[in-house]
Amino acid sequence: MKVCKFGGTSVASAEQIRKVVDIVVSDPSRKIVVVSAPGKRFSEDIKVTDLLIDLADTSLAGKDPTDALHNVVERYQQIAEGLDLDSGIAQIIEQDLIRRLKKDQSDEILYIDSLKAAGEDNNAKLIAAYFQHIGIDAEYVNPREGGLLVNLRPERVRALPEGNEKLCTLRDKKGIVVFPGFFGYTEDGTLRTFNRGGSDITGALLAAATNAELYENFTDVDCVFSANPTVIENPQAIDTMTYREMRELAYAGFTVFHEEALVPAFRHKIPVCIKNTNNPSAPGTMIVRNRDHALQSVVGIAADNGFSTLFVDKYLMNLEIGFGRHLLQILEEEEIPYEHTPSGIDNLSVIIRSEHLTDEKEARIINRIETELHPDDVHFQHDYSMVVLVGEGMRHTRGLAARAASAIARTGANIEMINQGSSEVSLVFGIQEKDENLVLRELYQEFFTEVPAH
Ligand SMILES: Nc1ncnc2c1ncn2[C@@H]1O[C@H](COP(=O)(O)OP(=O)(O)O)[C@@H](O)[C@H]1O
Ligand SMILES: N[C@@H](CC(=O)OP(=O)(O)O)C(=O)O
Repeated sequence: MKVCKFGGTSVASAEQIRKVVDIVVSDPSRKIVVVSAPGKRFSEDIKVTDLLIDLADTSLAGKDPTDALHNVVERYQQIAEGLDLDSGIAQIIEQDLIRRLKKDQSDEILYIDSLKAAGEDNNAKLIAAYFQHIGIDAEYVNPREGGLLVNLRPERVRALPEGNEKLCTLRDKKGIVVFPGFFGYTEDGTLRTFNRGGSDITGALLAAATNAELYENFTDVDCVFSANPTVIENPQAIDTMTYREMRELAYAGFTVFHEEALVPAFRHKIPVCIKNTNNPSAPGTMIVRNRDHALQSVVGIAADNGFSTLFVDKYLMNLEIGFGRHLLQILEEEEIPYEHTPSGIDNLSVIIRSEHLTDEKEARIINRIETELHPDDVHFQHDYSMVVLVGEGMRHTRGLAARAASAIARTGANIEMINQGSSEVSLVFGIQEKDENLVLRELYQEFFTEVPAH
């Protein structure tokens, strides 16, 4: 039995949904189908999830939501018409959205979550209705009835294993199960969404709970490429990679698969295949436990921006017991997660995703460090990118860091930070954001462009 997840671009229009149905019925083992909200139909298009966030914000601001509501309903109406479904379905969706708009606004995050989730929820209902319309036995399953349990706020949303027993029974359903991605329910019935792109997580959770033979993740590219195809022209395809490699690359900008979706697949040893809805016969990329890394030391290079550095310098820092713990505790009390902590004997940098910082938080942190830790220097710096080389074989390859550093030097960019994770599956370079694409292209050239034999 396979679990298949279809991303936003795969369910963005009636034409795309017809492809989804063809793919599902072409393999009887494709039993559980997880769907996203309608995504972009063309590059300037707006995802339904973004339209829903706009709708929630409009309502929270006390403004008239009529236009924002119309924008969402219109998308579903077009899809329903294109699939020859009863036009009443768009009215049902409109009623559902109006019901959500009237909900309690006292917790803004939960209010927005409820509206955001309407994208996947209504799309799953619509797609199940289309399966039935063309005579295929299929059923919409709501995550609450299905057993997708999540933890309570204010903790970061994550699935709870207590739901797994119920989720496992999805295997026994007679027809095809159409399950909305992106959200689950707490024990007391409160809806919470995962982070953006979180339908990948739903698919992985269902594949793990039902012990599927394969988790197929359908998107709009033939495979995972060794570098972002929007920056590098015709990058090499990756046919097989490990969970660890995908996790590192997903973290650093390979948006094709959500980093949090690897955990359930990895823990339950479910192989993952990334495939293209627009070209389903292409083999795709397999993500598995082990691969023969002798064949290739670097499997991919990712780059992501939006990082800041907290730099702290103090003479004899290395002799001061508890300095690092105290510094990180200040960040913890400001509810800031951190990414890397490269250090020297007298200084420590903490790399943070800038989205977690505000001017007020930065001022408070600097003030506390100055008064509690008495540094010689403390400041924030912004606009950094992390470029990450990833590969299981890297730890067995000598001179790789030197090759990467020389390639970066050739671009004229300055390396602000180097961090080799203790697992040695990745090598991270901190550079200025403005140099990101230049550095990515040079590194790609260095590690993936064949040097002609002499
Ligand atoms: N290394 C990579 N390999 C493949 N796709 C990548 C890579 N890095 C970034 N992407 C982007 O990920 C996109 C697919 O992910 P996403 O937009 O989340 O799709 P979906 O709507 O199917 O969930 C691709 O269109 C591509 O632009
Ligand atoms: N629709 C949600 C969740 C998701 O997974 O979407 P997609 O499959 O389009 O990445 C989002 O836009 O974040």
